[in-house]
Amino acid sequence: TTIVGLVFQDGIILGADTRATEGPIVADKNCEKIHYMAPNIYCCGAGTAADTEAVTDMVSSQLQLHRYHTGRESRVVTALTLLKRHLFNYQGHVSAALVLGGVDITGPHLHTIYPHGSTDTLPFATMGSGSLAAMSVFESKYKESLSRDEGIKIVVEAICAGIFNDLGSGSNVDVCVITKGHKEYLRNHLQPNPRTFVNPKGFTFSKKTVIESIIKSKIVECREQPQKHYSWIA
Ligand SMILES: C#CCCCC(=O)N[C@@H](Cc1ccccc1)C(=O)N[C@@H](CC(C)C)B(O)O
Repeated sequence: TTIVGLVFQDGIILGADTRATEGPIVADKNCEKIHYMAPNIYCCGAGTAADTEAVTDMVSSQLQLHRYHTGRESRVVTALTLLKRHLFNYQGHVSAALVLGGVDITGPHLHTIYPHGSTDTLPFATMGSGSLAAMSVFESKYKESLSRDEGIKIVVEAICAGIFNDLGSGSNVDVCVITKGHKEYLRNHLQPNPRTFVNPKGFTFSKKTVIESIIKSKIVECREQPQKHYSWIA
């Protein structure tokens, strides 16, 4: 996985690749790693798919109940605290490495949460097996007060760095832009690995190549009786 987040002039932008693996096998070529937490909060997940899905779903539900109770929009720090307490309680056995981002009444917020429950507050962040490739892009291109388009461009470049350099990452780029009172979830914003056209009629090789390969092959009849060699055949 390659997941990223950055703070730009109007809020937060999150990004993720869409590959799920099981060892050397690609289990899912287009899975979703940017999870809804609240109308103004989203969370990218890396690690065990089941754990990232379950922990974000659980906290999303807790936030909704809390919104009913308070009658107010959820704060990013509330999601952060609920997530880190749960992960710390399980001492790292819940393998969820998260990039949490959102905009609330106190402004834009971006955090990382590690499986053991430690958290960081950052202007830009990357997680997952492709995080080093992605961080190389951020360290060389990030600056304060990026515009929406500049921010999206850097997020896409960072995710693509993971897609093309990390075997644990691949396929497409999902993006989520969160500003005050508005969010855009751009599913498959970029598809840099299209499946090449497969001919429904099957492959067509030129007759020349097929005939040549037949002519070149030499089939020799086995004159001796097979029994002579395989005495154990009854
Ligand atoms: C679909 C499906 C099966 C997914 C299995 C599954 O969790 N794969 C993991 C890698 C892993 C982890 C622990 C045990 C085995 C395999 C995976 O692809 N994680 C990616 C993120 C999740 C959300 C898709 B990424 O971090 O690479």
